[in-house]
Amino acid sequence: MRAVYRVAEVRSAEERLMRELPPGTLMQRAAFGLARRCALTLSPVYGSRVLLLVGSGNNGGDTLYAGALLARRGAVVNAVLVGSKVHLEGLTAFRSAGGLVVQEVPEQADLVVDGLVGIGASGPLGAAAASLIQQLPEAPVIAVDVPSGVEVDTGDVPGAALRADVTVAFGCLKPAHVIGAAVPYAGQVELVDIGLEPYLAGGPALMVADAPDIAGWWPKPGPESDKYSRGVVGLATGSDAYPGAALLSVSGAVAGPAGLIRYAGSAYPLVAERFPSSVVTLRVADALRVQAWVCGCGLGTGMEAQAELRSVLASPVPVIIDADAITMLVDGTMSHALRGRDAPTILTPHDREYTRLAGETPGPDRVAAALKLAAWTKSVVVLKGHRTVVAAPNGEAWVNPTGSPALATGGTGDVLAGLMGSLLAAGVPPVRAAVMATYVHGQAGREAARQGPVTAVEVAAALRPVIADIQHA
Ligand SMILES: NC(=O)C1=CN([C@@H]2O[C@H](COP(=O)(O)OP(=O)(O)OC[C@H]3O[C@@H](n4cnc5c(N)ncnc54)[C@H](O)[C@@H]3O)[C@@H](O)[C@H]2O)[C@@H](O)CC1
Repeated sequence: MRAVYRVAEVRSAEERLMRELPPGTLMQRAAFGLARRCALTLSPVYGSRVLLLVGSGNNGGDTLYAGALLARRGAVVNAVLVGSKVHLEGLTAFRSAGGLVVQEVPEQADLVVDGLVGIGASGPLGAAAASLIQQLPEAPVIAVDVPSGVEVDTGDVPGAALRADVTVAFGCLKPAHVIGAAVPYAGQVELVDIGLEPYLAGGPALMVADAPDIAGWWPKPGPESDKYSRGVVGLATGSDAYPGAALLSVSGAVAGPAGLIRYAGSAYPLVAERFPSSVVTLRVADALRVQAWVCGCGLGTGMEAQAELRSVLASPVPVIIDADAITMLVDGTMSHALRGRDAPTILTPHDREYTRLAGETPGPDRVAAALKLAAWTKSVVVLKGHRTVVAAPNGEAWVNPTGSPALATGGTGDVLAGLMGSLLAAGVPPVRAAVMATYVHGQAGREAARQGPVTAVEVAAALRPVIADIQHA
């Protein structure tokens, strides 16, 4: 897993570290890592043409020192300086290595290095920088620390920004590398160790899970396991109007680790036919014991649906509130029932559902938005999107790295809710269940998209091979 830190934390860690090092050491480490990555793209360095975009701060300084290293290895390195000042020592080193400062953007380059702004950026890119990035030659772009033009702490892109193929991140990941509209601007993010990690004392803003985490956390049945000890998941989903939602949620649940599925709802004949291993009833009240409930996918919002949601909220087990059940929570009595629960609850809103529930849009800071709703509802919030955020009332937040635009299609959320419910029923703690389900679901979306256009049925079908791949990697 990877930890992601906000600018304030990075800055104070850098200050602490710099106090223990000779002046300039940290920038030299950063520049060396950057130059090495540039060399990899250029290979060979000798005779290649490199264009540096140099802003007025330390980000520009890193870039000039890296340019000097490349120039010493025989690259033709030109620098365009933007802003009222420049990192003077960096510029001296660059010039004495044979680097050239140019006024006009060259027509050709083998590599563009974006050192306009790093973590010191504030607001949208200034006019000179914004105009410069429109004039660049066709070439791979390596961004220094963060792509220029993004809000580092939120991943928002408030104006013009430069799209990088690779971002060389110094010391640690920052939110713009993993969340928001900034993610495609960052391209492939590669970390350069500058010795910062032991000094990051204030705790991460976010965590990102990886495949070995998911494999390690996945519940595995042992010789003593039986269907009940593996967990029983209940699904109160689907309706006469949306029977497909019942099938999709159950198809997500059957890919998970639970030992038994109980379905409660009007689609029960269909579910029994398609999933003969499930146990079906018409109502939540008639279902026997479960270890977790999934409620809401295609459930509707009428009187019957409300009664089912009330039954689920009253149960003493972990609950996932999805889709129509989120809409029903807007009713004050329901949200009261939610806040009165002792057992864990997971809410899975997309942006419109978030807005209905919170009374405001998530806005550009999706992590802050998810954390706010989590604190207010005392629930784990899964704020769905291109990079889904999982946030807990205690301030813990995760971002899912496997999202795919392929998942932006009807019914994929039902599959996700079913899988998450199965993990919860198997005893996985709520935040982890949400992180695991979104990771696997995102990967399944990507796999399904390899075969062409994707529906939720293909995503559900891809879950099992994806889980097997992760476990056996
Ligand atoms: N602090 C440290 O110890 C280290 C910092 N490093 C580098 O330093 C960077 C941070 O440096 P700085 O704090 O000097 O800040 P930056 O270089 O990121 O940006 C600050 C400069 O950019 C200008 N600027 C701010 N917002 C702008 C906008 N929207 N459009 C155009 N120009 C804008 C400001 O006038 C200022 O001169 C990091 O991202 C990293 O690249 C690395 O050298 C590693 C060590």
